[in-house]
Amino acid sequence: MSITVGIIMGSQSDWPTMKNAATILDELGIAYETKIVSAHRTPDRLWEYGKTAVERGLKVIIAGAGGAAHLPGMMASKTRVPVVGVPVQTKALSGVDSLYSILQMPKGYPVATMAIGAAGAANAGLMAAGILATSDDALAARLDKWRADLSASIPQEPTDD
Ligand SMILES: Nc1c(C(=O)O)ncn1[C@@H]1O[C@H](COP(=O)(O)O)[C@@H](O)[C@H]1O
Repeated sequence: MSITVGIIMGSQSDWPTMKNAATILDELGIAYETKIVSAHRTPDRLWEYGKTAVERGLKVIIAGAGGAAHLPGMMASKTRVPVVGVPVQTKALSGVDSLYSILQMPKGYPVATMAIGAAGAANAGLMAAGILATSDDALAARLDKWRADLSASIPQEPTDD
């Protein structure tokens, strides 16, 4: 199974958040790679990753970062592979800094920006799956089942427990 999704993050400290994207991809049988790539700390690594993304067969890049979260936008500048951005929650500003840093891209270089934190990372995995499912019927069927299973797990009425 070829790797079609790259999960990249600015720091090892982002992994507890970003592994929520990986879990979704595991559940849906999508092959992915995980890398620490920082626009600030490892700019050459970012450049190389973006430059080779198309030729390596990546179809979606999920990029998570916190604070001055320039990684997703810089990756979107370097490759036409769609970038799904995950704002990692921060202590000082609760992740609003990350959100705004990722969201407000200039025209021409979009980043599909998710919600802050773990749910946003999980949704990034689902967004990647949805993109890939447009040209993969078997994955589309798995994604439909995943969504139906989630829907079925929601109780009709609240309980006190
Ligand atoms: N926002 C970025 C970038 C970047 O955007 O290139 N590189 C690292 N970081 C962020 O710095 C935070 C603190 O990192 P450390 O925990 O390593 O100090 C992380 O959330 C990371 O994503």
